[in-house]
Amino acid sequence: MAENIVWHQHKIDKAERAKLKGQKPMVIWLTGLSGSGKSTIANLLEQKLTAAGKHTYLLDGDNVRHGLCGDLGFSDKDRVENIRRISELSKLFVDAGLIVITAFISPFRSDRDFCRKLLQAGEFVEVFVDTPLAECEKRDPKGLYQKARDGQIKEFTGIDSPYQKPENPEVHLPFSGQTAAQSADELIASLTDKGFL
Ligand SMILES: Nc1ncnc2c1ncn2[C@@H]1O[C@H](COP(=O)(O)OS(=O)(=O)O)[C@@H](OP(=O)(O)O)[C@H]1O
Ligand SMILES: Nc1ncnc2c1ncn2[C@@H]1O[C@H](COP(=O)(O)OP(=O)(O)O)[C@@H](O)[C@H]1O
Repeated sequence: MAENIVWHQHKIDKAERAKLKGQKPMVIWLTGLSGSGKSTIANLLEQKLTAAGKHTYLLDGDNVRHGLCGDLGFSDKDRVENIRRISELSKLFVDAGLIVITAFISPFRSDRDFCRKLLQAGEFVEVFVDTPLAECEKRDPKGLYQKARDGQIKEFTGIDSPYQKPENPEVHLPFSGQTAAQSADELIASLTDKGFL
């Protein structure tokens, strides 16, 4: 823990930056198994929000693990640290006035709740991309499930590493054969209905 650190209150704050952008800053936190569609839906969501004049930033598991979290693996401990860093980063981006979209497996409830608690009420929107393991495994877009089944990847989520489903997400996207575009539309409609957008 750092000592002798004093918080600086800046003259320009989140409310002022949000006003300038004409939007409500928040984190739209997509969680779900690998292959559930988080990245695909997050990209579609970001395109739609950008077209509507919103200023967004998409944080994606694979990309962040190339840089900020490049030193982390997939043990429980490393996943906790991964989500802790993403949560702190998301909070800074929300402070900058952005609508942050995140696409991490984020398998542990307590880590997602950590991010929720870092933010103010209404700023954390949990979206459960609820695609069953069998469907994710059928899609297997990166061939990782096959590798996990073959024992080439250890601690793979859903196979030999746990995924704790959200109990009360702001938005639930169960898979019932719809396309990714339909899921993105459903998400936007739900965010609008619930007053987040
Ligand atoms: N062991 C294991 N378990 C799960 N996922 C694995 C693993 N090894 C590599 N990958 C790839 O890493 C992506 C998940 O990274 P995340 O940062 O989202 O994971 S976590 O939130 O820290 O659990 C995940 O990307 P997505 O498929 O986009 O979810 C995988 O491509
Ligand atoms: N309804 C759907 N929603 C999202 N992705 C879908 C859907 N149907 C098929 N897919 C495909 O499933 C794969 C999901 O991969 P991805 O978006 O990378 O998931 P994740 O980020 O959760 O690992 C993509 O290849 C996508 O085209």
